[in-house]
Amino acid sequence: MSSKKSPEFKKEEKRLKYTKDYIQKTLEATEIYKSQYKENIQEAMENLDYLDSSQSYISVLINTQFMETAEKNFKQLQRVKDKPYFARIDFIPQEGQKDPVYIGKTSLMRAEDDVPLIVDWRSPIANVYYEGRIGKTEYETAAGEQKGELTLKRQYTMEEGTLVDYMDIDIATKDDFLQASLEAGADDKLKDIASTIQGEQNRIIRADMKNPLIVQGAAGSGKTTIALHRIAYFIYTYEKTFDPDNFMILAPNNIFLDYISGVLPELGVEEVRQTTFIDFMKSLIGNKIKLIGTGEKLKTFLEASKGPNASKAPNASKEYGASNPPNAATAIIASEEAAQNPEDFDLTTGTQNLENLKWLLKFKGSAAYLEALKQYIREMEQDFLQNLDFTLGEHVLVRKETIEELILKDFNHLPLYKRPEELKKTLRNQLKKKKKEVLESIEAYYDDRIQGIRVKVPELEERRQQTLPLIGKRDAELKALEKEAKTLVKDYTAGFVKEDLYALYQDFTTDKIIEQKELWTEKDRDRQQYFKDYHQKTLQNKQLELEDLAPMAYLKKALFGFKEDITIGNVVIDEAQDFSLLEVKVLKELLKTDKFTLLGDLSQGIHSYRSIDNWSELMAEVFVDEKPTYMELTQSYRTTIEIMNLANEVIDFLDDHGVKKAKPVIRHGKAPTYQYYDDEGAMVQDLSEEILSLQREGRESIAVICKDREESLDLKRKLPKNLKTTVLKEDQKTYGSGITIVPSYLAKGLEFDSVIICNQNSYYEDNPIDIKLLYVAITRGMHTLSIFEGNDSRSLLRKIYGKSNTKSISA
Ligand SMILES: Nc1ncnc2c1ncn2[C@@H]1O[C@H](COP(=O)(O)OP(=O)(O)OP(=O)(O)O)[C@@H](O)[C@H]1O
Repeated sequence: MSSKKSPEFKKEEKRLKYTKDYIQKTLEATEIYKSQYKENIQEAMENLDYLDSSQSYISVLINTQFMETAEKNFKQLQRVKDKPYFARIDFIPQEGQKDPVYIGKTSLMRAEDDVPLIVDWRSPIANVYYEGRIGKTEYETAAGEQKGELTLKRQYTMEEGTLVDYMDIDIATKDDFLQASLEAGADDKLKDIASTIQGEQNRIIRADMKNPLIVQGAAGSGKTTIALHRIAYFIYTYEKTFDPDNFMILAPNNIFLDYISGVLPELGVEEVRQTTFIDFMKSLIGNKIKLIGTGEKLKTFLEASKGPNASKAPNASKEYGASNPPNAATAIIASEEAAQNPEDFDLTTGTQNLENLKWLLKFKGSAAYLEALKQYIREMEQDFLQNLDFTLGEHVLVRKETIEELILKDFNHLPLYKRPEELKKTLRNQLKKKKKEVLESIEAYYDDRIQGIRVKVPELEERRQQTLPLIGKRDAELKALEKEAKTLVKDYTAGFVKEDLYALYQDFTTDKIIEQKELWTEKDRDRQQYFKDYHQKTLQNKQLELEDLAPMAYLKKALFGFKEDITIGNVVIDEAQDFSLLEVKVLKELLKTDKFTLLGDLSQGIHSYRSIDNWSELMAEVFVDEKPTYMELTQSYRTTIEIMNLANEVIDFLDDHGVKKAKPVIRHGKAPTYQYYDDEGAMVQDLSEEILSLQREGRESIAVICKDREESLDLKRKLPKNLKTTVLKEDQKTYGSGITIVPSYLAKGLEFDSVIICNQNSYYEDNPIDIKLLYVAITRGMHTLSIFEGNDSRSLLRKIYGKSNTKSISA
């Protein structure tokens, strides 16, 4: 803590005042410029009709550009005017003198002498703030390495434009700024962390864009946050080469998009495209597609993973009359019944079917599946050919081999169904060139014969008798050819038959892939049949599943092409562990870019039955030639040590999956509490009281995480109405603060002040999916965690907490 009376504090106050005044002056000046540009544009528009229009047009363009820049600067300065900078470094270059560098969220140059008053956190010298320690250090610039000495690193606390405090950091100082920032409550939106970015995070934000970057980061390690900062960094650093709309963030769902929506404007980059994988694929394939069962698979596996007593467990949905989803026990019965009644056969239940389903989903996400699709497309290209010469009458104008070469090789860069259009041009040219020759040759042929008759037949009438039919034949033939020529190209190219996209994909999945011998072994007979039956069922009525989206988009591109060119050159994927290899590969091939930043956590891979379960496979199969950079984040910033310890105990139940455990930042809090109940009513009563007590403590965002949606809805019904709870839905676009009941699989990525885990009838058991779901649930809370559950020995938490029915685990 600095003394407010010290001369240094006064100096800092003076500096802050000076900067703020300068910002104010700049804002005022910008307002004037803005209205000037506006007037210029108006004037030029008025003149557009009668003065030299090109000059007016140029004036409109230039002034619009000026206007946009002024607008952008204005917005940025407005945003920072109460906190123009958050840190200062004093760096003495080897050759040169010490100049304090004030680091903020934007830069500001004093116009009179070009002295930087604020330096942007993304600038090269700001790297010293994030990485450098007091003493000798260096940083990279476009001109090379700058060596020097860092003599001061200072952080400021400001409130409403007033300097409250500053703190100098030396090697030994713990990061109080970070602590303070982590103590703050969870908003319903993610915040920027420019002032407290840590070294390991900084290296990811600034990692080279040339190679794909894969980040394995523990829960709460800042993956989402630094993904957004990385984009802001690139847009700033490569301002001239990259437009913000060249970037695309792929997030898991719309709730998540809403959650991150606040950060980019805060960082001064608004125009970045943010979407979900599903929406992006829909936009490519055509929005009319019917997507079925996105959450169903996880539910199927969750149900199937329930322990042997599952069917005996009290079931809330029974009590409330909701339909009771099948568990493993009922699934087996279902498959036995299905054997007698094949009509009702459900391809997602039954032990054997579940094994097959797991295999099928993994296969549909594999590079092998994409190869099979490519093979199908190659076969289609062959079938597309007509095997016919392009002829006028009997005259070959273009040989079929040449047409084949054109379609398969020369026009290979075009979607298959667009190639006939291109071929038309060649055929038209050839027709134009050769029609005359053909007609002349016919004329010559008949002329020869007529001439021969003239020579051979002396008698006039006889000669006329013989030549007239020939002339008639010649004229008729010429006329017929002229007529044929008129539609020749159109008729030929009409022979290239275009099929319906869905019909083709159905043909591929239910037929042609089965015929690809190299894919299957003798042992795969059952799987072949399963694959075929599965798709006959799922693809009915033009329906698709999540796993079909990327293959469909690929097929669409290969055959029809997309409506618009895609200009995205840089892709950032959050929660990348939920993607399949095929999906990343398809994105890479469709977007024709290898500039990918993939961030994920294998410990949270709740969809690993279909998705990436190790990063090395991704690197070896998708980024074969691109030398991807792999980085890890193990420090977790979100939760307290006590909560993270419990999460780590849970993840220990997984067989080693090659991921380092999260290390919490030193921040203590209350130990998580655990209690189990025989009486459901008493549990709900205690849970309501816990919510009220958290509210009294001032916890603004509280999540009650239930394992699935049924339990969430059931709990909402049981909780008192005055608590005003909402149940989070997958297709929800926004989510606010308050009490949110969250099905565990939707909790990924989100964070709350306090989390209550409630298991009435569905428990997290000792199997990989449940372990990961529980890990996700535990790691959502920043400050407190309380667990309420029924009395069931299958519960993994029961195993951890032992027999006593109330306990808290401390650090
Ligand atoms: N350097 C930092 N300074 C301050 N807060 C940070 C820092 N890094 C991360 N945080 C905070 O930690 C929390 C977790 O960050 P974030 O959600 O980005 O992590 P994540 O790795 O994506 O988490 P998960 O995988 O569990 O969803 C956020 O509240 C974020 O603001």
